[in-house]
Amino acid sequence: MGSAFDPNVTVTEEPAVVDSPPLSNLTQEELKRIAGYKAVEFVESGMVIGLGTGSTAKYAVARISELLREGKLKDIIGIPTSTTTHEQAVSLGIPLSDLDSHPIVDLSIDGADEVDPALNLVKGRGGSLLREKMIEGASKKFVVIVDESKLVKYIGGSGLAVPVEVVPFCCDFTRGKLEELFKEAGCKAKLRMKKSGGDAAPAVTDNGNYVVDLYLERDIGDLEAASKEILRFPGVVEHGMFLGMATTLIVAGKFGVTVKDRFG
Ligand SMILES: O=C(CO)[C@H](O)[C@H](O)COP(=O)(O)O
Repeated sequence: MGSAFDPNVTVTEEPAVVDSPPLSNLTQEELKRIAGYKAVEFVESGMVIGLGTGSTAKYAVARISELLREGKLKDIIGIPTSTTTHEQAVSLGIPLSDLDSHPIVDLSIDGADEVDPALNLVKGRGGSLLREKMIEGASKKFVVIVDESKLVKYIGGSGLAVPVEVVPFCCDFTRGKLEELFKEAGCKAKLRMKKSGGDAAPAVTDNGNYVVDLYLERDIGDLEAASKEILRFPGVVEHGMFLGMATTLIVAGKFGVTVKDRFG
């Protein structure tokens, strides 16, 4: 594949019907790139854009910079959702700002760890959930980009965790409260540790906090109620369930690319 969005990929608008040509010969990485590039078709000159974090969002950020260089997009202002994305955007020459200067974001593009049939998301496997939620929550439009492995029947259904950002102070107390809250769903709550480095130490977010990962054996049911319960603990900063926030979902899978609009 070339660097441009593949014109042979079938794109369907709502209802999101999947059809040929099959993309079964493509790797997961290529599917992520296809989803990322497709999302950038929603970007227009003059927009303030929330720049997501992760291995899928990085393709959208790269595509925006490519179009800026080619003069096909002009006067874009990016608002990065993490220090990692900030570094990528700076290296690619994308003009940047923040929510203090630009409190209204035209469009955000970001990946997700899980997407349920109602377009509720789990985010934060990369640890950037707080800034992502602030920026994507301030966005008029929020386009979520995933490969088909992220689609789940219910939140927590992939076996991956629902992350919760917590303050470091007595984090094991908060971890225990969260595990107790979801005990009927067979919850195991684990403090996220750094993936590499010498001594075991908690992973630290861009905001200096820790992450507790909630592993659920069963559906927790009412997500809005669960959200309120989690946020009631004083040690909790934010959780990674993004409920009712996504306006558009782009899925790249072996059957093609689908675009599903929540309000379509
Ligand atoms: O929420 C995120 C980071 O906090 C990411 O968007 C999410 O983890 C998906 O990442 P990837 O596209 O690498 O699978």
